[in-house]
Amino acid sequence: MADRKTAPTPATTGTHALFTIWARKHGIEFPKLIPAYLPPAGLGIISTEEITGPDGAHGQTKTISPTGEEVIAFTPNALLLTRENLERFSPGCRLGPLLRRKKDDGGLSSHAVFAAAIAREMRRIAEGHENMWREWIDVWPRAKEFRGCMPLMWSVEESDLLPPSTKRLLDEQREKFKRDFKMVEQKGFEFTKQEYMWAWIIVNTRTLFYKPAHPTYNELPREDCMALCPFIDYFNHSDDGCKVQLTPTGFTVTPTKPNYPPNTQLFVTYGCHSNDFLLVEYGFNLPLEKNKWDEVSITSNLLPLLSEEHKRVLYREGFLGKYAFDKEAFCFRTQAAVRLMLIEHPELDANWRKLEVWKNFLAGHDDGERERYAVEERLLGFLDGLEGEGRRALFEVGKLQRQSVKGVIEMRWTQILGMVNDVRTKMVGENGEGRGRGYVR
Ligand SMILES: C[S@@+](CC[C@H](N)C(=O)[O-])C[C@H]1O[C@@H](n2cnc3c(N)ncnc32)[C@H](O)[C@@H]1O
Repeated sequence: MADRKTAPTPATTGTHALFTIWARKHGIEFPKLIPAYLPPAGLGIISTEEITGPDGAHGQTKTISPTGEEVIAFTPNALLLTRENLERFSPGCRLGPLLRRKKDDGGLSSHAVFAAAIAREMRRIAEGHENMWREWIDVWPRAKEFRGCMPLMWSVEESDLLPPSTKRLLDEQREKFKRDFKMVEQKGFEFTKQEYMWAWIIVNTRTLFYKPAHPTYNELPREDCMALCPFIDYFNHSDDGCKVQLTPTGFTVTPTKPNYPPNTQLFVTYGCHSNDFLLVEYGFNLPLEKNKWDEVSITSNLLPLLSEEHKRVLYREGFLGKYAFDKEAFCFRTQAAVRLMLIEHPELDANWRKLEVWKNFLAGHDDGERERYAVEERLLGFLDGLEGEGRRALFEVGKLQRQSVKGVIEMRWTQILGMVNDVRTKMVGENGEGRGRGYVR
């Protein structure tokens, strides 16, 4: 789902109208907001009247947080889907004990269990059972809405055309899904892969980080601290969206900027995410100028080029892994790794002086100018390789059947090729003049 500018249409009928009535009845507060259709993002949140935000004068109707900020949305704890509320959400599911067991003792991740509870409730609802959260479940996207945009649902032929930085994240996600599905099957749940994948994507795209001041959360790994949150899960993402906070009574949303006129979409920030991450985890990416965190990871390209000796030295100095570039430059960690690669055996006594120079560069005592040309040579070679791969992928994408998938792959490759071009121009100049000689590709 790309972020095109589209006029919002208030979602005030059908399931969304029923949901907003249900939400207010159960204590969810959103005095100046309504859900709206915002294609291609699906649903989102718009203002119905002016929101003055952090710097404005506080009007009569505002809920004010203890820190004096305007709270524009509030969802109480009792309505969250959390580890604590699991058995209420899916009565008789017996999933709670699986959560309480350690993972190496047959326990499951929060993600796996929430997805199982949701898949189970979908079946029970279809069989005629009631569910306290039914109105909320009814406004979630259905599987067909995920098929075009969530790479997890794509064929291998389609996903193989994604850029390597996107593909690496997708491969990790596929492994995680496979593991969770297998575990849930082993526990005796008989969901089809499609049923479970839909529920798993619902959890993936709609959870908030949730770590209440409760002893059971102290020892939980970060990735297990999660909650699904009615109403606040309607908000779409931007890199400068409103702030979501967990208070002792529930989640709140407060604007970070002043003055939103009526009929304006309000966003929250899901995290400092690159477009590769947004694409794999949430099924959309932002235009480059709207994502200040976009970058292209090259870790999987660079690691295989490092010898064990290089890796040991980089590890000792805290520079092993997390290599990337953005439209401005390669990150400093990449510089550190590529500079070290110029020393074939950095641990040899005979190379101690070269290693000192490298360490001085890391510490900022040496400008690294002597090695600049050799380093750029490698980085430019790397950019050329990625560019070639991108051109081949864009040619192959033309042969795919599904327009939605084509559009997503083309958009990400075009962004990456644009960044390759920008960073190369910054290094060598428009015509290679920055290198003292023409840079010929
Ligand atoms: C928490 S939900 C937000 C509500 C969702 N749009 C809906 O229709 O229910 C997250 C999903 O919204 C969509 N989304 C969020 N932010 C977006 C954005 N800036 N542009 C396009 N789609 C976005 C993605 O599909 C993402 O997986």
